[in-house]
Amino acid sequence: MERLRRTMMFVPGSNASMLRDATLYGADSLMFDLEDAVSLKEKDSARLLVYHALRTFDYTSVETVVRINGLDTVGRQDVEAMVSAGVNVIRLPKTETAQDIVDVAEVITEMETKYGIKIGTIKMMAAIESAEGVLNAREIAQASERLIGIALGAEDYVTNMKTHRYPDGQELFFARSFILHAARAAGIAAIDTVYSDINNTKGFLAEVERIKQLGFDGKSVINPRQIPLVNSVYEPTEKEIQQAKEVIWGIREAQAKGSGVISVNGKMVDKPIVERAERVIALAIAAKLISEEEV
Ligand SMILES: CC(=O)SCCNC(=O)CCNC(=O)[C@H](O)C(C)(C)COP(=O)(O)OP(=O)(O)OC[C@H]1O[C@@H](n2cnc3c(N)ncnc32)[C@H](O)[C@@H]1OP(=O)(O)O
Ligand SMILES: O=C([O-])CC(=O)C(=O)O
Ligand SMILES: [Mg+2]
Repeated sequence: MERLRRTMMFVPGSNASMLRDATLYGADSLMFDLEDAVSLKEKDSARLLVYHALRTFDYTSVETVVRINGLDTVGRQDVEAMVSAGVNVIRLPKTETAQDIVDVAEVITEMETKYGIKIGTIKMMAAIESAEGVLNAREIAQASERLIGIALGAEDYVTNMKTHRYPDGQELFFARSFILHAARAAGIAAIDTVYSDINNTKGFLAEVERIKQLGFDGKSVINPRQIPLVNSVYEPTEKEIQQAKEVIWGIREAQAKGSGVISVNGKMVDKPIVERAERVIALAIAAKLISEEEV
């Protein structure tokens, strides 16, 4: 089954206790940050800390991601340390072009070879955080076999666009839509950006509803309190689960008889509807509303 990424939580790479406890909160992925949450003075110590955390703590229940610095600064050292520590995914921030991804993918290949890791094991994500990046999102999303997803980085993006974030999110509509299309065309995940006002539950929930409606797989979060809120929005209703089960059971029966299309409760069911039903079931299992054996 496809990995769910409802919540990808940023954890500052310079904070040892946060690194230690980060698995407790139930995020689908943890994104240890070596970039903007870490001051220039702490770049080396944070890299060392995240390296040791990955080698020491048990992160097997989550996907581990590290947000590296660009190759124009200390990115190469970041890639070497994280590949050798066995991270799952390297996230490149501020991706402007497909070439940025190709360049980092090459360094990953070099390091996988150096550390005896099978080439292609370490995956990548691209964060898109500027007008140039958005306009190149289609090529970026197709730049490497390693890519598992692209994400919007809206704080940098709105700065580049000479605006700021508004409650209704209109300023992000084009970037979100374009990034989503680029991701879907490439068959990879689309992850929405962080919401910095951690005490504004109402505003946060409205934003999660909006990005779920558009089609995002999930959202980057910055605080554990945001995790159950995202999950509550992505949790299917009882009615949706029942319908999804009927679709899956119905199509199984039809396939056994050699047919690809059936009708369930008077509605036609074919491949795209089955695909949506499978996602509802995956979300219901993740939310512990049903068990795998039930379907
Ligand atoms: C624009 C960008 O680049 S965004 C990405 C970079 N930014 C980040 O990574 C910031 C991540 N978030 C944080 O550092 C913090 O949530 C802050 C600074 C925003 C707020 O911190 P706090 O005021 O301590 O939050 P809060 O009181 O809700 O914390 C509750 C608990 O969760 C822990 N916690 C908070 N945020 C995180 C996190 N992101 N990862 C892991 N643990 C966390 C705290 O350590 C605290 O643990 P404790 O109860 O054992 O002491
Ligand atoms: O990627 C994110 O959501 C956080 C970030 O760096 C930004 O918004 O600029
Ligand atoms: Mg940013």
